[in-house]
Amino acid sequence: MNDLEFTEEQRMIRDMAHDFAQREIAPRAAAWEKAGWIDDALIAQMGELGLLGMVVPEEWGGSYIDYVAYALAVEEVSAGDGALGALMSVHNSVGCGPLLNYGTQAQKEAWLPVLAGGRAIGCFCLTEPQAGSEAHNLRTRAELKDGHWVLNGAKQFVTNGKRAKLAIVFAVTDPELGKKGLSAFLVPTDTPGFVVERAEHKMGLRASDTCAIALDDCRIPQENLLGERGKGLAIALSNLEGGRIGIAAQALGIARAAFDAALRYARERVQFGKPIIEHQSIANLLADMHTRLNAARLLTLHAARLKSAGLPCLSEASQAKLFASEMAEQVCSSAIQIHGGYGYLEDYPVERYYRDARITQIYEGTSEIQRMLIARELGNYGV
Ligand SMILES: CC(C)(COP(=O)(O)OP(=O)(O)OC[C@H]1O[C@@H](n2cnc3c(N)ncnc32)[C@H](O)[C@@H]1OP(=O)(O)O)[C@@H](O)C(=O)NCCC(=O)NCCSC(=O)CCS(=O)O
Repeated sequence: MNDLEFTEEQRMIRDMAHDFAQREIAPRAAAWEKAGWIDDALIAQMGELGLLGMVVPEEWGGSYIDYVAYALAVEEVSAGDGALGALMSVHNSVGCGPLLNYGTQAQKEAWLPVLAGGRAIGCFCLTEPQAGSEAHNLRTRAELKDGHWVLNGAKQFVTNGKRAKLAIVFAVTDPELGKKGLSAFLVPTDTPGFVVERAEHKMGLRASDTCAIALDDCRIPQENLLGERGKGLAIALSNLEGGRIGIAAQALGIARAAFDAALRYARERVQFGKPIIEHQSIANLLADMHTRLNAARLLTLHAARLKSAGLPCLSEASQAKLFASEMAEQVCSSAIQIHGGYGYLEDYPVERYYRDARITQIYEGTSEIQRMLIARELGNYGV
């Protein structure tokens, strides 16, 4: 992408994240996948570099510049390892975001500096076994008893569930009010009754922990209500907007790693007496991959620019996630094709990229939900 369109600060962040990802992350990604865990020391290093406080302003210990710098950094980290990209995106957007946007002064003081510095990781507990796309259909209950909220229920597909020290939990406080009866809570994960039941075995992003969590008489102080009682759904959905920009950037990063590997391979691999990049069918495949990647980046950066300006970007964030995630599967598949039989082996990273990319069409809102949101906004679109 042409450097002219970025500020000096944005370029600095991108280049720092690129160097860090290529030096410290990419060489270890395959080992982390096998271990099912990313080194704690690496997470601490990311915190020191400011990569875990990218939506949090400096006054709260963060490194916020704008959402463009954030998207560029998520792309770079994800090009090093998609699993780490998931940890980073979820922690920043939906771990720190709700607290920053809805927290009281005391809540922010207690948590934002540690989260932004990477000394605590955040997770987002919205989804339940029966409530995925239908986000408001929650069964987890929060009842006020003796000055405490007592939470009971089950949460599903929680990224960072095992690693997190703080969970943003959504629960029903006022069942008679339907969608307006949901509220958000800050739950330190060492609270008795916050139980990580299991880390799921997944197709990809295996170094990122995705957990099922039980809330079993989990008792938190009354002041841990986040935002207004009854505003839980709005808190969840408004933060998913920024979350989707992060997932678009993650998809971009994984796809770019696949493209770079395919391009290198196509230059080196000789068939019929010449490097395969000189065969038109392979060159055309690479041209399409490159074009789709750049189109996805433009959509992602456009949504990021709107978000940075404080403008509504629900449709644009959905367009970025929809296009980037579907592009990522196509690009990773083409990267395998270019590698031929070798692309199907674990010895080459492209099979991991393909597996890692798939989830970006599902989590933080499936492609079907993104299309629904984009179509909904067309009702307000002047023609
Ligand atoms: C399918 C849905 C889009 C349906 O949404 P609803 O119709 O039920 O909700 P709305 O009436 O549109 O909105 C309710 C409420 O929220 C406010 N809102 C909504 N979006 C925004 C926004 N972008 N900014 C600000 N406010 C917003 C809206 O104004 C309403 O507020 P009031 O009632 O008027 O005060 C929805 O259910 C949906 O998006 N579903 C997908 C859910 C999803 O993405 N789930 C994934 C969760 S995370 C995950 O996958 C785990 C991985 S991880 O660990 O991150």
